[in-house]
Formats: sequence, structure tokens, C-alpha cells
Amino acid sequence: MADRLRRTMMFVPGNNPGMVKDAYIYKCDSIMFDLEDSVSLAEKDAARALLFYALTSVDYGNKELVVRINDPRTSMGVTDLEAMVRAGIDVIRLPKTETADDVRLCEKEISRIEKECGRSKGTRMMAAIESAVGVLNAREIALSSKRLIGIAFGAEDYVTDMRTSRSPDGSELFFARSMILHAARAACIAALDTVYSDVNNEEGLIKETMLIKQLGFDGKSVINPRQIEPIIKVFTPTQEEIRKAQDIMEAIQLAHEKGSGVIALNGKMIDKPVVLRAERVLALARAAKVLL
Ligand SMILES: CC(=O)SCCNC(=O)CCNC(=O)[C@H](O)C(C)(C)COP(=O)(O)OP(=O)(O)OC[C@H]1O[C@@H](n2cnc3c(N)ncnc32)[C@H](O)[C@@H]1OP(=O)(O)O
Ligand SMILES: O=C([O-])CC(=O)C(=O)O
Ligand SMILES: [Mg+2]
Repeated sequence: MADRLRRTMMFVPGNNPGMVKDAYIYKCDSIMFDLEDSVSLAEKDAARALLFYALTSVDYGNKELVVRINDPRTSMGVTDLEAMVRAGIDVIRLPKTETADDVRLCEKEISRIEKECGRSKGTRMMAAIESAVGVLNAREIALSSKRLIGIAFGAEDYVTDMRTSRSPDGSELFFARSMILHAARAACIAALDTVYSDVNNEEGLIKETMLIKQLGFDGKSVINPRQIEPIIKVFTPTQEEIRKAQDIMEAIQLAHEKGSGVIALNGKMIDKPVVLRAERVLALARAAKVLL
């Protein structure tokens, strides 16, 4: 079980004062303020200043606060880091990560800024993988820093790099998603899926979310408040799943009392991996507050 739920991470354009100010009212697990691709070059400085002000004055409650910075290898990206680390951001999201060195370079800057401003709370990081090179280096990226809470997939840039486009069934994304998931699991960090850009297509969003949940992702980036509830619903264990998990825990308890590690329940074998999965369902249900 992760240290917190990250089912929905909502992108909020950093140059939109209304959206930045009101973002706390939505039920996303994390708010991801953006300084990168949703902000035009002309508005980068104003957006950074707006976010610094918001982060140091608005009460966003217990939501995890993330900022997607510009490329940290550029002076603009370093200026973003200077402002966001000093403002006390929880997580820095690196865009278009291609190598482990990209993460290490960003981490070095974060450590320097934390030292300079006397910030004791460790700024955490998340690396977005959005290209063929990034996908092929996913394992090294995921293992590159203790500050990483997760790696995320950026499919819009990825399909552009791959000279294709996104299809309804997402078959063109299967290799990248699998690589990112395996890398995240090998590093014991979260795996976050990409945005679903067709904001008015709830059916398509639910279908894609069911697919990525079944693959093993922990959650998904969103671009619109209307996408939050359907995703949370897919990621929240149903009462039937909870009941099944509880039955499994009772059955294995009975088996242990009889000195065995395996037992049958309704014709199905219950052993260690089944029990671990049931424990995860119950932990998710408790974290989602659908089980006390
Ligand atoms: C490939 C990438 O890099 S994706 C990441 C970068 N992109 C983004 O960050 C885009 C974020 N999303 C948006 O800007 C918008 O949701 C759009 C453009 C996709 C759709 O815009 P609209 O159709 O106007 O949205 P909609 O009508 O559903 O808005 C309803 C309300 O939600 C608010 N809202 C919409 N999107 C967001 C958001 N991402 N964050 C916070 N509030 C939002 C609107 O301000 C509006 O509030 P109001 O009722 O108080 O006026
Ligand atoms: O990270 C995301 O999901 C959004 C993004 O930048 C991309 O898809 O290129
Ligand atoms: Mg992108």
C-alpha cells in the first residue's frame, strides 16, 4: 500500500488565477499545478509568481500539492525550482524525463535550494516519461532517487514521438505502460497513468481507467474536475470485493489455526498471494473510507 492514495492528480494551468485559487474544492487526491506545456512562453514568469503566491497563502487542505516545472536543464526550469521549493511544494514533477541523470540533476538543484532556504521538509519528486528513450530507460529512472514517489506516463508527447496517435483501445500505449509499471514496481514507487484528453467522453474515460487499473496502475492524471469522480469510482473497492477479501482473511485465519497455509474457499485455493491481494483491497477500502 502506498503512503497515500494517488488515484487522481489534477492538472491546473499555472497561469489561470481562478483555477489555481479554487482547486482545493475538487475531490482529487493531488493537485498538479502546471508551469510547462499549458502555459505559453509569454506567461511563464507571471504563472510562476502566481503559484508562489497561491502556495504560500491558499489553504489547500490535506491534498498533495505537485508542480510540473519546465525542463530543469534550462534556466527557466531552475527558476521554477527556486520558487517552488521555497514555496514549500510537496512534489516536483519532471516533464519529459529521458534518463536517470535528468532526475539526479534536478535532485541536485533541489538539495542546493533546500539548503539555501533552510527548508527541512524533504521535497519529493515524480518523473514523467513521455518519449521512446524515456520508456526504454524507465527502470533506471525509477531507481534513480530516493525522493521519487512515482513515475508517470505522458501519452500525448509519447505518441507524437512514436509517429502515431491515440486510439480508443490504446493498443499503441501497451508497451510503454507495461515498461513504466514494471519499473515502478521494481522500485516500489507509484505508477501513474496519463491524461484522457476527450473531456466530454465519460464512457471512454471509464473504459480506459478500468484497463489501466487492471494493468496495475495506482491512478491517473486528469485535466478536468468532471473526470475525478468516475476515476475514483473505478479505483474504489466495491462492497462485494470488500466482502470477498474479508472472507479470504477469515478462511486463512482458520487454515492457520489448523496449522496450514492453504485452504479452499468456494472451490478456489486461498494461499499467500491471494491473502496479500485481499489485504491490499482492504487497505485501499480503508484509505478510501468505504471501510472503517
Ligand atoms: C498534454 C498535457 O500536457 S495535459 C496537461 C496540461 N493541460 C491542462 O492543464 C489543461 C487543464 N484543463 C483545462 O484547462 C480545461 O479543463 C479544458 C480546457 C480541458 C476544458 O475547459 P472547459 O470546457 O472550459 O471546462 P469546464 O467547462 O468543464 O469547466 C468547469 C469548471 O471547472 C473549472 N476547471 C476546468 N478545468 C479545471 C482544471 N484543470 N483545474 C481547475 N479547475 C478547472 C473551470 O474553471 C470551471 O469553473 P467555474 O464553473 O467556476 O467557472
Ligand atoms: O503527463 C500527461 O499525462 C500529460 C502530458 O504531458 C502528455 O501526455 O504528454
Ligand atoms: Mg507532455
